[in-house]
Amino acid sequence: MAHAVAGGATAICRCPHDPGRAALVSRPRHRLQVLASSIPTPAIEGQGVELSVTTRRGRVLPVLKDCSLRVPQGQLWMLLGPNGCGKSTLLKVLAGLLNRSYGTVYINRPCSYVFQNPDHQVVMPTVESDVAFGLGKLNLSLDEVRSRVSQSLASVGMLSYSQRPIQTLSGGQKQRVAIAGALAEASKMGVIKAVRNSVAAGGEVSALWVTHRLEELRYADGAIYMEDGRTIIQGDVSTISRYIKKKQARYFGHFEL
Ligand SMILES: Nc1ncnc2c1ncn2[C@@H]1O[C@H](COP(=O)(O)OP(=O)(O)OP(=O)(O)O)[C@@H](O)[C@H]1O
Repeated sequence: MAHAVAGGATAICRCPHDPGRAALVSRPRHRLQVLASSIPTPAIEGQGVELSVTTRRGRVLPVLKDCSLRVPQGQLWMLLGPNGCGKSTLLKVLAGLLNRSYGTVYINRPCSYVFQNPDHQVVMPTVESDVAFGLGKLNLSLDEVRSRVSQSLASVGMLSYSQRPIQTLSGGQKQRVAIAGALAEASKMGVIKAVRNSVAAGGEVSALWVTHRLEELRYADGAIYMEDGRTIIQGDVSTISRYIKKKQARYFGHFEL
């Protein structure tokens, strides 16, 4: 289940429209330590992040080679790039689920992650108990727990499934339950608004959303494009959109006879 606490949270969630994707959502709680320019204040920041893994055969494989990004507070940013370029790995590093080899990461804590495989995410027997699971550490009243669970389930269209055993759900439904869990933990309405509207209400919620879908860019304040373990370009949506379309055009043009 996701790891987040009340009062301020960071959550990583899979994009509900694209089951293979994940997103990082953060809600500020502590004053952020800012690396460079402090305007606008970053909610999520990575500088020169590298990560290598050692394969079973003992080969050291660089997965993240040089990743830098900055998501301003109160904004939704998208992380895009080809399959296997390192998007999920970068998110896991930002969430503290993987240790980077080099570089610096600043991010609001605490943090929550929705796994790519929903079977790794849901841990309790019923939908309702699973979504409530992560709230146990928050010292909430029973009414508050119930309210958060219903709101987050409603937000992902799963309220009518509250009492259903998890194992009877489809993969997509499990994913929605996993996202509801992260939403319930992260805040009452703020993150729900962030997920629904892609923009945080009152500048409190920030999100980094991993996707392959260019059409989702319209919900974003900005985007970062990655390739082969590196962040290549970060900027406003139209710039990144143009950049990706140009790349695609070049790629397809390559095959034109
Ligand atoms: N523990 C590991 N051992 C070996 N290779 C790994 C490991 N973790 C990640 N990789 C490799 O690193 C690359 C990046 O993986 P990652 O899942 O971050 O990519 P991605 O951009 O999210 O891909 P996709 O869009 O296809 O989901 C892939 O080639 C993956 O196989």
